[in-house]
Amino acid sequence: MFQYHCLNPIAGVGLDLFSQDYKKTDDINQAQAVLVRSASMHDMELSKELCAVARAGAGVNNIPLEKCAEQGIVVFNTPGANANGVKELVFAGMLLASRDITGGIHWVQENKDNENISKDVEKAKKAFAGCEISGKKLGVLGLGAIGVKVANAATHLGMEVYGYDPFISVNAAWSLSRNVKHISNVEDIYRECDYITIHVPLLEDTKKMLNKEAFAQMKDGVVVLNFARDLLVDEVAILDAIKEGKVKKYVSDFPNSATAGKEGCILIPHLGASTEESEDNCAVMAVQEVKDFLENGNIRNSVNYPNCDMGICSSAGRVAILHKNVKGIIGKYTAVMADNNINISDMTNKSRGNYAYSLLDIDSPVTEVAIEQLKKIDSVLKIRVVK
Ligand SMILES: NC(=O)c1ccc[n+]([C@@H]2O[C@H](COP(=O)([O-])OP(=O)(O)OC[C@H]3O[C@@H](n4cnc5c(N)ncnc54)[C@H](O)[C@@H]3O)[C@@H](O)[C@H]2O)c1
Ligand SMILES: O=C(O)CC[C@@H](O)C(=O)O
Repeated sequence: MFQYHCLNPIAGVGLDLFSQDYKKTDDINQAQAVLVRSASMHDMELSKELCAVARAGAGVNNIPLEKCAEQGIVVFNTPGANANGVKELVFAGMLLASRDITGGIHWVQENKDNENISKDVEKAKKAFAGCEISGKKLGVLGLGAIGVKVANAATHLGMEVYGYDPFISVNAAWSLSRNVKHISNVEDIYRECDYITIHVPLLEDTKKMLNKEAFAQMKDGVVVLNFARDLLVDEVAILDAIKEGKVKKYVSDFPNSATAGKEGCILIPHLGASTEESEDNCAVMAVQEVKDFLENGNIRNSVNYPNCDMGICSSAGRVAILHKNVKGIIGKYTAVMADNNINISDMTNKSRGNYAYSLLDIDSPVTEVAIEQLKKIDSVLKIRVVK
């Protein structure tokens, strides 16, 4: 029996995939798996029971990835599962920045008791007029699951699209419309574009990626959209850029005390992935990843351990070893198996940075003695008897 704990509400269509072998627990310390959306896990104690954390979403800046890796806890996310939800809201943001739709809606609300409202709108509406996005230049920073969808859709709306991603994946490159101009120098985007939208992960080296120097190079009246994370933008610098008329609007899905209520900011309460479809997709993918890991030892879409797939075990047993990526360790655990007269029929070892993962299929059930010996090997972080 496995236990899982949800730190945020996770869509039922995902949780329903857990069989009778799983129980939901309110006590995180009992859980082998944690499902999370945006709750911060940075200050949490991680129990020895915990094997997997699944982020039902893309961004993992709320999870201590290194601390988890060090404790042999595999962290998963759900790449692309909410990308369409975010893409659609980016276009809503672009339109809100281009035409004063919210101002117009407020006007109607304020004039709801005016008997002549249908006539007066024709006089009032000029205060809320704007511009179209067709024919304008859009710069997309980060061409991953969301960036590619935004870039491609923008070409269909008549925008001239510039895309920048020095680390673009082969899959993303295949999915990108050939009408998107590939930009290798981000400054070309700053100089040329009327709208700039950022879709990169929040990492140490992307923090404040849009800063004073970046804004200084942008066109006057540029619209900046941030549906990725607030700290990607230097908010002091963007508020100055708004005051100077450099930035016309800052549309962000991440309001905070620096930006809330500030002139020129259009702020949405982190609604990018808050659609039925995105929540369902993320929950389903997260639960499938957790189940495949707990039941078969397979790792798919991890952000701190290598991916590894040996399918469903057809041997007598399967042992999973999470360890540091160091020389000579494979020899040590194969020696333990040999000493205990256990034959390894199949095995995989994969590494990712400082961490590695081994799956061993064995011809007879692993013994307590062998497990204890494996645990004592230096650089082994966690052992799981999968079968
Ligand atoms: N508003 C929301 O609700 C919401 C929903 C999903 C994701 N997000 C945020 O959006 C981010 C992107 O999501 P995604 O699903 O597209 O992720 P993704 O991993 O598919 O794509 C991120 C892309 O950014 C690129 N990148 C990394 N560093 C870069 C840099 N310095 N310059 C340019 N490109 C760089 C990567 O190569 C990758 O292609 C997430 O990390 C998350 O923070 C927000
Ligand atoms: O879970 C959410 O609502 C937001 C998810 C989003 O920020 C993400 O990074 O995937």
